[in-house]
Amino acid sequence: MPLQGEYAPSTSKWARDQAETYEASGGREGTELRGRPVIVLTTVGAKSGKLRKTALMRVEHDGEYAVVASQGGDPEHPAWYFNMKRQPHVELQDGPVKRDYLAREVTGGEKAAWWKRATDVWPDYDKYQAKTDREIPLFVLTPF
Ligand SMILES: C[C@H](OP(=O)(O)OC[C@@H](O)[C@@H](O)[C@@H](O)Cn1c2nc(=O)[nH]c(=O)c-2cc2ccc(O)cc21)C(=O)N[C@@H](CCC(=O)N[C@@H](CCC(=O)O)C(=O)O)C(=O)O
Repeated sequence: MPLQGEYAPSTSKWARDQAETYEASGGREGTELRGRPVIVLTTVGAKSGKLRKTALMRVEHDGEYAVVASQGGDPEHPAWYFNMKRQPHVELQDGPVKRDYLAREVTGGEKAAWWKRATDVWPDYDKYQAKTDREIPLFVLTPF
């Protein structure tokens, strides 16, 4: 059952532009960042209840995806982290395909396995983690 609600654009222009181009083109444009694959995550705003669309690196394995709340190694979690903690039902668009997923934050060995998959796609995640005392969260999204 797709998420319902009013879309509220991100206040980050570069990310907003990428998410909107991606979605408006049916997943044909805006699908990369520096030649690496990107997906668009839709979450329900934890305070606004509005739909938030966030471009993130594509980390996929056996039909599940990981999303990394790195925000470039900033000291704070990105807002979409709080959205997903409050409402784990999210949508993820990968190219032309948009599906419903249940998001769960992972730790320990499971996180380590997915972190390796994530840095295979985007090595800079290791640099972001080295830059901050904040433990960068990783969520696994399972289709339902
Ligand atoms: C800029 C900010 O967005 P954010 O949710 O903090 O996310 C910051 C970034 O993670 C986001 O811009 C990402 O798209 C950046 N980004 C990546 N960010 C990452 O963290 N990881 C990535 O792998 C990543 C890849 C990526 C690839 C392409 C691209 O264009 C951008 C990429 C924002 O829009 N803030 C809004 C609020 C957003 C929001 O969800 N608010 C909630 C409340 C949230 C709360 O409770 O605090 C609500 O609506 O209720 C505002 O300030 O008004």
